[in-house]
Amino acid sequence: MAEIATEKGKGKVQVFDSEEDLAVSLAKYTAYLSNKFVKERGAFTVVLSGGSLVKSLRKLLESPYMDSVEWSKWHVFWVDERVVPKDHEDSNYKLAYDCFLSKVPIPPGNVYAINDALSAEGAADDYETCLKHLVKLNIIDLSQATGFPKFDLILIGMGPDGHVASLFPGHPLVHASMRTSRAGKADAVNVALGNSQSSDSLPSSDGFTQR
Ligand SMILES: O=C1O[C@H](COP(=O)(O)O)[C@@H](O)[C@H](O)[C@H]1O
Repeated sequence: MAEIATEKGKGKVQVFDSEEDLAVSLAKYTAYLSNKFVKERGAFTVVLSGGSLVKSLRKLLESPYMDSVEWSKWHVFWVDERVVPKDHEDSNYKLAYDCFLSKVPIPPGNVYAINDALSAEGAADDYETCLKHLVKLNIIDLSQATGFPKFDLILIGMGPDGHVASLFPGHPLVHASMRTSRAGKADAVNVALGNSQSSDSLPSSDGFTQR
């Protein structure tokens, strides 16, 4: 495993020799954060993407994590979702459910799937309302610095062409700073997922960059 120096304050980049090594380290780091945030605030908020990332969570289903992680305190969100029903093969929810969520005892009410009964715009508004409600309930933390929701762990997979969360390099959406509301008026962007920050140093060299 190689560690790459980044600009001061920008976190750490670690490059693993194999996906297996990454999965082992990801489980260790996720379990560490789960324990830390459950102790600190009684909840652990995790945001998932789709793609290959979800399969890399498989080591959490094994000993010692399966029995030691406080699954009942987990709250699960999505970075992005495709505009398909939840049981569709392309659904990021279905992928996470089949590979991971159906195998751990996270209360179903703590799994915040994006609403597939609404239009994309409606589902985005609905998700924003849900996140704001969870901030009020102190389930999702709020960054004092930015005023945005602050998740404990955001796991974002990157495609071979550098795309993340269905945002492709060079696409105009990458530069979007405004959104169009359902009424058709441009609003200042209201970033649903905000940023996750932690100034804590990690327990070992197995840390992943947190954003
Ligand atoms: O479009 C998407 O792709 C990314 C990356 O997928 P990967 O299979 O190359 O790891 C994924 O994280 C995102 O959720 C998905 O919608």
